[in-house]
This record gives sequence, structure tokens and C-alpha cells, in this order.
Amino acid sequence: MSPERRVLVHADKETLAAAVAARFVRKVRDLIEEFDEATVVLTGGSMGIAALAAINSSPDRDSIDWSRVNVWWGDERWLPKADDERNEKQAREALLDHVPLDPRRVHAFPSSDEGLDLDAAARSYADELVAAAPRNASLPHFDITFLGMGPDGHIASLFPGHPGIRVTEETVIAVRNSPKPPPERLSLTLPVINSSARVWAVVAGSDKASALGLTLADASIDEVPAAGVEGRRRTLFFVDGDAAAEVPENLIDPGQFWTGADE
Ligand SMILES: O=C(O)[C@H](O)[C@@H](O)[C@H](O)[C@H](O)COP(=O)(O)O
Repeated sequence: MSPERRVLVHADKETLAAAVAARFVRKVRDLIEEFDEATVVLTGGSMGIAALAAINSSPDRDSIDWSRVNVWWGDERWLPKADDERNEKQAREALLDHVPLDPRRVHAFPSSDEGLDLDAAARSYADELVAAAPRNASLPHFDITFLGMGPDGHIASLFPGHPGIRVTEETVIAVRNSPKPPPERLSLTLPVINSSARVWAVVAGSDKASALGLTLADASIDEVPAAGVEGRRRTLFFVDGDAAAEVPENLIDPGQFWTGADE
């Protein structure tokens, strides 16, 4: 495992979500102070949304200047805009609707009721990424990319055994036949996820233990997509005790007490 990857274990889902929230608030505040903005990429799934809800209930939530935060998504479920299962809708309800974001900085994936087909929607989000990229770059600078992980080791909508995990020429892909409903989705590709300065994977539950163990043992990305995740500066796996069951002892950081030079 790369030395830049760390596993931080927390007792249960609640303390895990609260720890992620505290670190997020601190880091985003620092980024805005230093660079005048911060860019985060959100995910769906239970822990991705639980982390957002924990940020919302953090006593320090309002210490962030939310008008300087840029929001993107790592993947989206191909559903109508108002569908309760859309990652965007869940993120809005958990956090985004409760903080004073600048709507022009919130970049949701297209929804299935906007008149685009799935492939056109992927191209449209790819164009949006290019449009937001600084000069001489092809992607925005992502500071923190959140990921959840499925029991099969999928991240975003990159599933084991699907060709999407190997796509490097595109930034956004249309996903069909997803084993996790709904079958049609949109996803950033692995190189885009890994372009992020920090990747924060939030993983809880005993059903994730085996995939997490394989991820940290550098399994093949065709079998365990999460094994390919690596932020440019730091990759943190925030996990609960149940998910950590198959993580070798020597890879477990002194937990929540670890603070790197750049978190
Ligand atoms: O749209 C989605 O479903 C996700 O973005 C997906 O990648 C999710 O993060 C994992 O499946 C983990 O989800 P759970 O935490 O619910 O297991």
C-alpha cells in the first residue's frame, strides 16, 4: 500500500461520520483561507450521505464561508431530478439546502427528465468540467473527493468486471447494467477521481470488510475497483470497526489521532 494511504478506524458509524465532518470543516475552512475557495466532490450511498448530514449538524458548520465552496458529484443515478434516490437530492436534503452555497458553484449531473439521453448527459457533464477548469488544465482542481464503497468494492459508479473502471480517455462515462440499482448511471472515471488532491473514502459495516481488506492488499481494479483509488496528496479510508475487520493491523493508523502535514 502506498504510504500516502491511511486507514482511520472509528468505533461505529456515528463517531465515524462525526470525525469525517470535523475534519472536513477544518480542511475546507483552511483551504478557503489560503486559496479563497474549496472544491469538493460528493458521492451517494449511506455513508456518503451520513457524512454530509454530520457536517450539517456540526457545531462548526457555519464557520465555513459556503459561498466559496464548489460542489461536484463523483457519480449520479440516472433518474428524474425530483427522485428521492438521486444522489443530488439526498445531498441537498442532508446538507446543501441548509447552507448558503452559491448556486453557480453547484454542479449537479443532468437528470433523466432534462431531455438528454444518457450518453449526451455524460458529454454534457464532461463539458462542464472542461468549462470550469483553470487555464492550461483540462479538469477543475478537486480538493476533496468523497467516496463510498460497495460490498463488491465498487466506488462511484465504477463496478467490478465492468469496462468503465479501465476508461482513461474519457472523464465521464455512461454506465449501463449497474448491479446496484438503478441500472443506468453517470460516473467520473478513475483518473478524474485520482486527480483529486485528497480522496476520502467513508466505509462502514461488516459487509464491506472483505472488499476493504482486498483494496488495501492492492487487488486488481477489475475485481475491486476501490484498489485503484489514490488521491494526489493523500488517500484516507475512514472506516468503522466492522469494516476494518480484515485490514492488517500494521496498516491501521493510530486512528483519529493521525494528522498529516496536509490532511
Ligand atoms: O450512487 C451510489 O450508490 C454511490 O455513489 C455508490 O458508489 C456508493 O457510494 C456505494 O455504493 C456505497 O454505498 P453504501 O454506503 O450505501 O453502501
